[in-house]
Amino acid sequence: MSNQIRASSSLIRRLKQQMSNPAVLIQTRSFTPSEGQRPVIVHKRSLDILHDPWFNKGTAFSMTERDRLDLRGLLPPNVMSTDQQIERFMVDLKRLEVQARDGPTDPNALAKWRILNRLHDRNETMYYKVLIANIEEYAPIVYTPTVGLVCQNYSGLFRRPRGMYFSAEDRGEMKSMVYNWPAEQVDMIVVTDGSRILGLGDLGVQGIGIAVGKLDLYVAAAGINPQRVLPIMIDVGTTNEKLLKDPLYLGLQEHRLDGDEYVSVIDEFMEAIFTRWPNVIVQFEDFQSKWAFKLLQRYRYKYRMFNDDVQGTAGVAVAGLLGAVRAQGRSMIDFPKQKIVVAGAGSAGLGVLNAARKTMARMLGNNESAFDSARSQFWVVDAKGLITEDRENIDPDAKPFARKVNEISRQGLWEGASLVEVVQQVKPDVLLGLSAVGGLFSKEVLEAMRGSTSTRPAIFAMSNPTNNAECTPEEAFSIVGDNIIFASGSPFKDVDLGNGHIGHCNQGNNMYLFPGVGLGTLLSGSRIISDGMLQAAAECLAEYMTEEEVVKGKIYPSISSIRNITKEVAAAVVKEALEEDLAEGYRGVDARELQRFNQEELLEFVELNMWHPEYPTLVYRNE
Ligand SMILES: NC(=O)c1ccc[n+]([C@@H]2O[C@H](COP(=O)([O-])OP(=O)(O)OC[C@H]3O[C@@H](n4cnc5c(N)ncnc54)[C@H](O)[C@@H]3O)[C@@H](O)[C@H]2O)c1
Ligand SMILES: O=C(O)C[C@H](O)C(=O)O
Ligand SMILES: [Mg+2]
Repeated sequence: MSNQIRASSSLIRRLKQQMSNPAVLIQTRSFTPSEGQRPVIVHKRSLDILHDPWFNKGTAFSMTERDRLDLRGLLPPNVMSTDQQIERFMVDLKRLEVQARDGPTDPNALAKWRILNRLHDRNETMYYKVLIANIEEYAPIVYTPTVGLVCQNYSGLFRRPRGMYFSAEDRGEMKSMVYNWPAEQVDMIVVTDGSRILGLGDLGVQGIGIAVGKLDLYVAAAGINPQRVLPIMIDVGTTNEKLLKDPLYLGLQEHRLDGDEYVSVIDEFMEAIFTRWPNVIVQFEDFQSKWAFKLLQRYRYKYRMFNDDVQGTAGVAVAGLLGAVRAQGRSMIDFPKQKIVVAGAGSAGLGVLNAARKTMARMLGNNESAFDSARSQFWVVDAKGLITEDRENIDPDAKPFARKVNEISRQGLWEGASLVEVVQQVKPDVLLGLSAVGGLFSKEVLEAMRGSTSTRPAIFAMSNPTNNAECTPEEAFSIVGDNIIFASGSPFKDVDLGNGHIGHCNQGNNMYLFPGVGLGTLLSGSRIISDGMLQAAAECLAEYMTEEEVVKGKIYPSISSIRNITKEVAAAVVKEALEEDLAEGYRGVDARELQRFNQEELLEFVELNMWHPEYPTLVYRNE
């Protein structure tokens, strides 16, 4: 045995003795901390730490470490122990064995999402190249409907954080922590408080997935530079009892803030964001209806913001409703004659009702009496049935659509009449659902739609995700008839009607508007997003479809042309901002120059400002 080996074996013996003697062990610990306990000097901060597999502790970074290392806001707020982290990982790993299904969609959807997400983490250019080239196939994975499933399973799927988390615990700190985000410039923020994610209810911090999915479309459809987008979650607690009890939940396990306390958090957040990035555009997404309208009114003339569920959905629905009129072989100007039954009076339903009524009123002369008479074209049914002026504690936002009691009694209806009763009596041209109730358009309701006085009844089952659609296209075509116009919020396949005929399934989703609204606002340099700009976006979408297409029942474009339609919508928004004298220009192009562009030049200007996923040449300089 060599001396060296003999020396090391005696060293091991001594160490073993020390380990078995607690007194020695304590002494050893207090004087020479073992490698694992000694602080490690790092020369990195912020995202660089989270992206370094050696230093990263993920959700286990303590609050003080988060503050010391500029990590505050870059992780979900709940600090996890190592055991909890491992448990969360194992739960997720085991879940892979169970097929994740979201109704009649792809059983491998979640597995595809994981693969795409990993690509997103390691190579953004390649990720967006793949997404843009295969948008028809992968939009349903990174966006609706799979994004709903992702949000539901987010605590398990969480790997690398994406975006920022502001929580009720960060009150008083937001103006400083916003600087933890590494990008100097941010053009587009999508923010949610997780209170109403698609039709899935309150998912708390897990709602960040929807902000990530919407921004994927901003990059893929609108060509916003991915380095300048920021998904944000404002975690003010949750009402979801399951999440409140789940030890692996990543958000604040507290009851959701409400009232003035809630508003003060959102106020502080908005101030912080616009202090650092005065030119950013903020899209509010999936805030429960209770706050959606109030926050929109509070901020829309102060900040560059809009609410996608209220305003984006409204524009998409109006474009579809106009398409349905054209599909009947009539001119759009006949829209004010349509009888429309809307099921759902939340942020989306009321947004659509307000915009559709305004559109009708404009066509009827744009005066008070036109606005008043447009009201009588709508019947609104919510969870309590038909809304009339007899409704107790009526939601003030729904009040303008409450039917007069004498008027509806002449129609054989009453306060609280059921959806099927309303459809039977009204015989509407259009039945539009934004109720979040899957299957609400039951066999009876669809059979009642057969009595529609329209030559081509339209059914819009707009609730998301797939399982929440009010009906499927198969049900609608088979029960109401081959001639109908059908649209759904989540993607469904076209229906084979036999004899070589296809029942076209349109996707009536705000994805056709919000990317263009954001891009158009950015490029116009408008300080606010006016009703006129949103209306221009909706009209552009309505006019995008050719006569030939609408007659075939195609009232929305195919998602494969989303980049082109977004460009057109953005140009329409810029044009309207110029007309309303809101435009201030973008980068080197001021409003006067924008004003001089003809339509072709305007489209070229938009195109030139869209980001394309190409690798740049990189050069290293040691400065
Ligand atoms: N396709 C799109 O682009 C799009 C856009 C926005 C929202 N949505 C979907 O719309 C749905 C609703 O969103 P929201 O923010 O308005 O939600 P919400 O919860 O605020 O509103 C739902 C409304 O439906 C009503 N309702 C519930 N049960 C009903 C029933 N049995 N009959 C009739 N009405 C009933 C409720 O009373 C309420 O008025 C969600 O599923 C969301 O995903 C789709
Ligand atoms: O997210 C979508 O697919 C549409 C809409 O914003 C919704 O809330 O359902
Ligand atoms: Mg939404």
